[in-house]
Amino acid sequence: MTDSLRLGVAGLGTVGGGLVRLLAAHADRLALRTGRRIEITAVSARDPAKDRGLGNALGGARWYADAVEMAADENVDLVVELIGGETVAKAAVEAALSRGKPVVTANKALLAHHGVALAAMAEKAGVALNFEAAVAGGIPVVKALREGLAGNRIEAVYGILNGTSNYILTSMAESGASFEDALAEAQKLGYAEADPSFDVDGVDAAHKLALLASLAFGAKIDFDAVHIEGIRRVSALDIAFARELGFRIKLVGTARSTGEGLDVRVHPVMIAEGSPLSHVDGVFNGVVVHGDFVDRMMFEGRGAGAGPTASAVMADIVDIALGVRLPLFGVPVEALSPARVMPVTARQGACYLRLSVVDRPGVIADIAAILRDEQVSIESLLQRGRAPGEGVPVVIVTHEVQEAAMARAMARIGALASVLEAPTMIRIEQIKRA
Ligand SMILES: NC(=O)C1=CN([C@@H]2O[C@H](COP(=O)(O)OP(=O)(O)OC[C@H]3O[C@@H](n4cnc5c(N)ncnc54)[C@H](O)[C@@H]3O)[C@@H](O)[C@H]2O)C=CC1
Ligand SMILES: N[C@@H](CC=O)C(=O)O
Ligand code: NA
Repeated sequence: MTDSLRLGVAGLGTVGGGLVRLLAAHADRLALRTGRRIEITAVSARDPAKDRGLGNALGGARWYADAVEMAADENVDLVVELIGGETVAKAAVEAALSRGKPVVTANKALLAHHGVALAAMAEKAGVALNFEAAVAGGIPVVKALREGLAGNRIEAVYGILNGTSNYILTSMAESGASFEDALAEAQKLGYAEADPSFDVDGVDAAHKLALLASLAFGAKIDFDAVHIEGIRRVSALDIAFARELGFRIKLVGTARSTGEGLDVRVHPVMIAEGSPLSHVDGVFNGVVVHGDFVDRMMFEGRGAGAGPTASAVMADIVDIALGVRLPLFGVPVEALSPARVMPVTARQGACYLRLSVVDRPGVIADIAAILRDEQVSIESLLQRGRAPGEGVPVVIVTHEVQEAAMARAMARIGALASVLEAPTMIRIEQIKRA
């Protein structure tokens, strides 16, 4: 063994705690692999007195209330940022990079908004800024895109990228849990973001998707141009209808290269039962990549939680211990191209539409007339129950339709007096077997 690699760990919550435990369990194995003793010499978190159940694992690590000060400690060679958010975390990462120290972070929010600027800082300093844990938790998908698939032109990357929302959708479908109970359970298990609206509103998946798109296409992604919808409007009724129609509902992020720009969007989708992502359940994530030479491949694994995330953080630390340094997005910052993110209105595809309508003659004819006017062709229509004068659900599955036409039809249908709630629309996507 030649030397040690001294870590400063900022943030000792779910992921930070997982990292401390992993290092305690595998320090010898990691030393053999890297030829260096990886040790934690400094930590920063809010409450020094809190019992985190880490026993003596932190040994004599120096405690800092301020993560920026910790980054400046001369006994810290590498800063591991596991705080989250874009304020203190950003300052700590910048403090490390500006002192020529490499950084490992799990913070997708930070990188989706400031990744290009931070990558430029890391390049200037000649150090690594690694983020495997930020995308799809334990799945080594950043490494796959940056290294394993480097010989390909990537055509598309898509998948289930948020463990919390997948856990909620699976619990609602499998055990009939309510949205609220399933979310509370995901929080208890350490899967959710500090602000869980990031999970359920699709923002966290979009952060990860933007990073995947930058890696896959060597492009700068304007995060604000990404279409984002979450799972709040997916009801137990939609899940039941989906099952009846042979579909599963998943929150999917898609990034596809087209002749007109990049199609980058996050929203719930209905996918056929038995198709590759349909059985990626619970906290698991699934990522499908299409490369021009490798063809399709799919990665699956736990997308959140202490152990899987710590596993990804440690993989990044090992790379740094071994002297591996690659540009954040696979190519140097100056080679990143500006990308046109296409509006979701450019989509063309089938849709599921659920309406709550007054049960009286002529209502379906009014709806069908609007769909006809807007050139939306119906593949099938289901009406359930009989409740004259009251609301009953009607489900329409369309053939391929222009998204803009669908939006116009929904606005007109929603305005009918006989339609009692805003229509629910879920896009139907075909996901081919890898
Ligand atoms: N929980 C998970 O499964 C995953 C989380 N991540 C990311 O990892 C990061 C950390 O997430 P969690 O561990 O879940 O969060 P957490 O909320 O469990 O832990 C955050 C830690 O940061 C500390 N902290 C807060 N403000 C601080 C400050 N000003 N200075 C120093 N420490 C401060 C807190 O005391 C806490 O120890 C986030 O960026 C998150 O998005 C990424 C992948 C999976
Ligand atoms: N909140 C995130 C954590 C991992 O990135 C998720 O649920 O996927
Ligand atoms: Na990962």
